[in-house]
This record gives sequence, C-alpha cells and structure tokens, in this order.
Amino acid sequence: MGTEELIIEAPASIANLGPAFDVAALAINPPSDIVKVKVTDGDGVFIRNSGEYASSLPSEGNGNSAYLVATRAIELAGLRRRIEIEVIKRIKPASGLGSSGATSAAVAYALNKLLNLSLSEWDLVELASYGELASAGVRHMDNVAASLLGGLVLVNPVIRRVIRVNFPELSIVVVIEGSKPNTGFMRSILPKAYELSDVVANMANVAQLVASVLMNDLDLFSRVITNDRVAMPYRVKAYEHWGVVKSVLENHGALGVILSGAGPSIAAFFKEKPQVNEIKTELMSAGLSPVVILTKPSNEGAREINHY
Ligand SMILES: Nc1ncnc2c1ncn2[C@@H]1O[C@H](COP(=O)(O)OP(=O)(O)O)[C@@H](O)[C@H]1O
Ligand SMILES: N[C@@H](CCOP(=O)(O)O)C(=O)O
Repeated sequence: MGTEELIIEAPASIANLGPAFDVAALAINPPSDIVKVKVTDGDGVFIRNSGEYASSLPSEGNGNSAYLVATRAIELAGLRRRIEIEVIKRIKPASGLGSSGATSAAVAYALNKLLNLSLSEWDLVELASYGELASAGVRHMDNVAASLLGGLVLVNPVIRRVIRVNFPELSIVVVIEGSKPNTGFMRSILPKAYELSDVVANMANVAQLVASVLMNDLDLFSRVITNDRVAMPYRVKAYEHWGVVKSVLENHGALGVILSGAGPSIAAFFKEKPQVNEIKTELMSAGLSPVVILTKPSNEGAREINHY
C-alpha cells in the first residue's frame, strides 16, 4: 500500500450532564481537537503533539490516548502498519471537556477508514474508549461517543448500544478554572455504594432529562439537570470555585449550572446569549482567573476536513 492520510476534527464534550454519570454527554464546539493520521507500510505507532496545549501531553508510549486507540485499531485490523499521528491539541487537557476523548474519537474515526475496519457505531465507540485508559483508568464511553457522533449521546454498555439525538440550540458558557489531577482520581473519590433512594432519584432525573431534550421542555430541563446524587455533590467539594461560579452564572439567568465531566470546568445553559464579558469580570472580582468560553451544542461529531 502507499501512504494514506486523513485530517479529522472532533468536538469537545460535557459528560454526565448533571445526573447522567457515565451515561450521557453533549458535544460542544468550540473547542475541538484536530488529528492528522498517516498510515504507511511498516510497523509502530508514532505520536507528535502540536497546538496550544501540546506541552501538557505525553508524546510517547501508552500515556497518550491517541497511542492506545491506534494500537487497538492495529490489533483489530490484524495487519502490520506504521501509524503516524499528529495531535493538534486545542481542548485544554484535564479541564473536564473531554480533551483526551476528543483525540481518541478523532483517531478512531480516521483509522476505521484508513484500515478499512468497517466498524459498527458501537464498535467505533468501543475502539475510541481505549484512549480513556490513559486518563481515567477505565473505558468510560460518554465523552468519546459525543465527540464521535455529536449531539446528545446516551451510552449503554449493557446492551452495547449508543443513541444520539439532536440537542436544542441553547447558549452554553463554560468556565475553566484550575485543574484536576486526572479523571481517574475524580472517580476514585466517589462512593462505592449508594442508598437505594439516591439511585431511584437519579434514574428519575436522567429519564426526565432525556424527555426534556426530546420535548424541548426547558423548564423541565432546568429542574432535572442540576439534580444529581451520584457524582456532582462529592466532586464539587474538591473545587473551591464551584460556589461562586454557580451563583454568578445563576444570577445571569442560567437554566442550569453543572460540573462538566469530572471538572474543574463548570457549564451553564442559557436560553439567550448571556453577557460573557460581565460574567468574566464578576468572576475576576471574586478573585478567580478563569477562561470563559461562550459555546453551543454541536450536532455534528467527528468529521474529515481538507486541511489544517
Ligand atoms: N490526547 C490526549 N489529549 C488530552 N489529554 C491526554 C491525551 N493523552 C493523554 N492525556 C492525559 O490525560 C489527562 C487528561 O485527561 P482527562 O483527565 O480525561 O481530562 P479531560 O477529559 O478533562 O480533558 C492529562 O493528564 C493528559 O496528559
Ligand atoms: N463520566 C466521566 C466523564 C469524565 O469527563 P472528563 O471530561 O472530566 O474527563 C466521569 O465523570 O468520570
């Protein structure tokens, strides 16, 4: 074979969407990651990082999510190939925006085509989830599914099925403040067992969260998205900025304020475009140094682009 190359863009994601721990995620763009994947004759997987956040990434071996996905793809193909990947890192790593997952999704998308794997939607999500071993230690599938498919995704490893639905055109503000050790650590601080009443409450909230999106019922959305008893209450204790950011975003009319994934980013949903500059000024007066992003749901997932 000769040289074959693809350039793929994949959106960032907000995992959990409040009560739906490991089950739901929403693709957002901006930001997005871009990968250039080249397959030639030979052996080995080689990673190079570039872009704004390149310096926070491991470049070699199994530390980079791109490497883990590529080695798994080679295994599935049962072929000898040399794979070169440039990760153009534009989503801040370890910020709770599915940065490692976006890279993984883009690499899985590229290699499914370049190695002629012909994977089903679920198998593609599974392939991408190998990348999450680098950061979370487990193959949680919410972030990678959103980055692959776009929109709101609902993953169900029990029956091996992912469902995606379009998400309404809301404005989203993401406040990135500080960082976290990694997603694996933020998983380790969660309880190992839950009260039945908490489990039932979360099932009710997730069911009605999905219904609120399908029915475009923003009042219902607003009531259930902040209502989590599984992950958020335990994790926000690790983030000193949670209280002040939540109250500033609520004062600006947010429909709901949640921790994005495992944090530290905080995401807020708005019916109308909010005054982002005012939000930032108020957060800075409260002593924070946040990056504040105005973004929106991306109903498009990973896609091929011509150049970068
Ligand atoms: N391709 C990648 N993109 C982003 N982070 C990566 C990648 N590969 C490995 N990592 C590591 O994973 C950690 C960030 O992943 P994670 O905690 O899941 O963050 P998030 O999903 O919030 O971006 C960092 O320690 C980072 O070095
Ligand atoms: N469901 C996962 C999602 C982690 O998202 P990240 O963007 O913070 O990596 C979890 O909550 O652990």
